[in-house]
Amino acid sequence: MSVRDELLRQIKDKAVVHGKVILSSGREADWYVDLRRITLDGEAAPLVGEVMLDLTADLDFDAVGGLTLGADPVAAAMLHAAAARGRRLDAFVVRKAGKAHGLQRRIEGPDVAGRRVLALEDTSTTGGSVLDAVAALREAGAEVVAVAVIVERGAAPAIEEAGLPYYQAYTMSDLGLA
Ligand SMILES: O=P(O)(O)OC[C@H]1O[C@H](OP(=O)(O)OP(=O)(O)O)[C@H](O)[C@@H]1O
Ligand SMILES: O=C(O)c1cc(=O)[nH]c(=O)[nH]1
Repeated sequence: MSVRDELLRQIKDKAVVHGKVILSSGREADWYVDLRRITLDGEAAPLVGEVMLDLTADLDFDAVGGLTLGADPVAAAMLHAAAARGRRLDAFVVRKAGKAHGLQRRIEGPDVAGRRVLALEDTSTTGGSVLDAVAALREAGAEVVAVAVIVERGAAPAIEEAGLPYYQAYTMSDLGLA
């Protein structure tokens, strides 16, 4: 089985939850993909790094990350998978809000100013979270080359409207949920 197929099998097995749930946007849904159960799973997380690097192989970027928390372990998985391939890839974390103490940075990690970066999500429904990260990255002087997610669940129109290429490892139909 390919790495992509194996990760899909694990997402279906470990992350899809059926039942009424309130989403980040305030909308109600009757299923949820809890990708933290994948990106923080010792067996599945390394596959995430491989699949996301393969997905975005045609892009030119040298740092990855997005709005905490969902994007964080995706970025770390890509960093480690890239290192194993002999490629230097930095990661960053975009805070939901700036903090008032310490260095008061909203984007943590190596500086992104002047760099080509990839904005990540574990899953994107309205695109609100990832587009918040994109705005913060641009404010910090980064060039956002694209958005990439593990599972797309509705954000494509918003991300395309924002003029960004949108890379999706899996869609709802891959999960049998469309
Ligand atoms: O496309 P959107 O409508 O913005 O929804 C998707 C967001 O919702 C989830 O995060 P959540 O807001 O639950 O926060 P968390 O990552 O801190 O758990 C998910 O990890 C995405 O970041
Ligand atoms: O829209 C969301 O908040 C959301 C949907 C989903 O399936 N998984 C998730 O972590 N967040």
